[in-house]
Amino acid sequence: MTTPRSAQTLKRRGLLLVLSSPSGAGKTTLSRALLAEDEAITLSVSVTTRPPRPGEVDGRDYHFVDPARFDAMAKGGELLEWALVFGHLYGTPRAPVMAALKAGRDVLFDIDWQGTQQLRQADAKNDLVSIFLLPPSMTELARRLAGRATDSAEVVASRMARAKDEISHWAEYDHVLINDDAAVCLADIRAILTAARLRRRRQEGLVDFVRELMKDQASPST
Ligand SMILES: Nc1nc2c(ncn2[C@@H]2O[C@H](COP(=O)(O)OP(=O)(O)O)[C@@H](O)[C@H]2O)c(=O)[nH]1
Ligand SMILES: Nc1ncnc2c1ncn2[C@@H]1O[C@H](COP(=O)(O)OP(=O)(O)O)[C@@H](O)[C@H]1O
Repeated sequence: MTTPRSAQTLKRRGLLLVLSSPSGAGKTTLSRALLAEDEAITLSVSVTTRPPRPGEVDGRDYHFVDPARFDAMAKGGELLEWALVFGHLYGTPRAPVMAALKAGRDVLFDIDWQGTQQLRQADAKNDLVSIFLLPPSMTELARRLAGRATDSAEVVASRMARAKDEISHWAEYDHVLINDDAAVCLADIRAILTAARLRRRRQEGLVDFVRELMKDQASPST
């Protein structure tokens, strides 16, 4: 059986999909679900000076580095953006992102509002699609942070204290979703991604397709 032709199967430029939210609203959960079902998108694995949480794997969840290494990467221009969040440094390694985009793949970023602002200034700004996730309520956010059970009560409290600051940046994003039911939210993210992929200016393969279409002599089979 052959795959039916659709604009989705044509050659196109990769895009940058950013997910931001207050800590605990569900970025990691939704990112993992999206990555598991969509082979055309790659996660940008950040470097951080934060210690690993139980269950986190170096190179999969983050590249865990010490402050000296982080500093060297930032000074050496190896980071596309970086920021200080909750007292730790976080940054996006430049090379893997550039390689993925060049190969026509999309890249998913789980980064905060400071990093998103920096990406808006970068060369790839025209290929940036940003989504902000809101929790259904602050009570539910606190419940999710506590329920994750990977952080101390002190860390949970400091993340709750920062939540309203992060939320205050919601209007800077292209799309804003409420992550109440994760399945509904994931479907919305997929819809945004599909629409962004189908934008005409991203469809490099369309020019050739339309040229061939115009040359085609219709031969109706009766
Ligand atoms: N600017 C920037 N922020 C990042 C990066 N990686 C992670 N973050 C953000 O740092 C914050 C803390 O992340 P993390 O420690 O994993 O906690 P979590 O959001 O509670 O899971 C979140 O808002 C992340 O989106 C990065 O490379 N750059
Ligand atoms: N829609 C949802 N409904 C209920 N619990 C959720 C939902 N989305 C995420 N969670 C749970 O909330 C906690 C925090 O989610 P996580 O994805 O780690 O958030 P973030 O990466 O934004 O800090 C996790 O225990 C996760 O299983």
